Amino acid sequence: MSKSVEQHQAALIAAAKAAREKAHAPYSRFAVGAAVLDEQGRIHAGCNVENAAYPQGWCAEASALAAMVMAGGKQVQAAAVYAVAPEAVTPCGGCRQKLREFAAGTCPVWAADDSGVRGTYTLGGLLPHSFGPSHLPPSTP
Ligand SMILES: O=c1ccn([C@H]2C[C@H](O)[C@@H](CO)O2)c(=O)[nH]1
Ligand SMILES: [Zn+2]
Repeated sequence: MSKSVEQHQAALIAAAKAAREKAHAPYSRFAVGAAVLDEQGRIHAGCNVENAAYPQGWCAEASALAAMVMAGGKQVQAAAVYAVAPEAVTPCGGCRQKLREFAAGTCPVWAADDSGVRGTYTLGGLLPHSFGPSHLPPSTP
């Protein structure tokens, strides 16, 4: 029997927490770590990477997804975001869409901080009625 997705929660959050330590966030000083669980049960993590040209920075979730793609991961089974803020930090709108490329609407998204799990969501709850590949016309070879 393989582990249920929920059984990966602690490891996913630990990976997101460790990734947050790598954040390059000298402008906002808001360090974020993210981790995704792929279809093989592997965890890929990333941090936010800011830039002096502010709009060129990117989010922790984007880093984690890039790591997954580079490792050959195809599907996100669960995601975790780790940040320290007055309220639970969920992925920004752009990252919800980025996650949606690789995850089902039922995919759990956990927000965590130093006190533990602060929020449990699904991607479909965070991004309802989303745009996806099925909206595109069939591609011609
Ligand atoms: O879910 C989130 C929210 C924000 N950020 C980053 C973007 C920017 O570097 C900083 C402040 O918005 O936090 C993330 O990485 N993930
Ligand atoms: Zn984002």
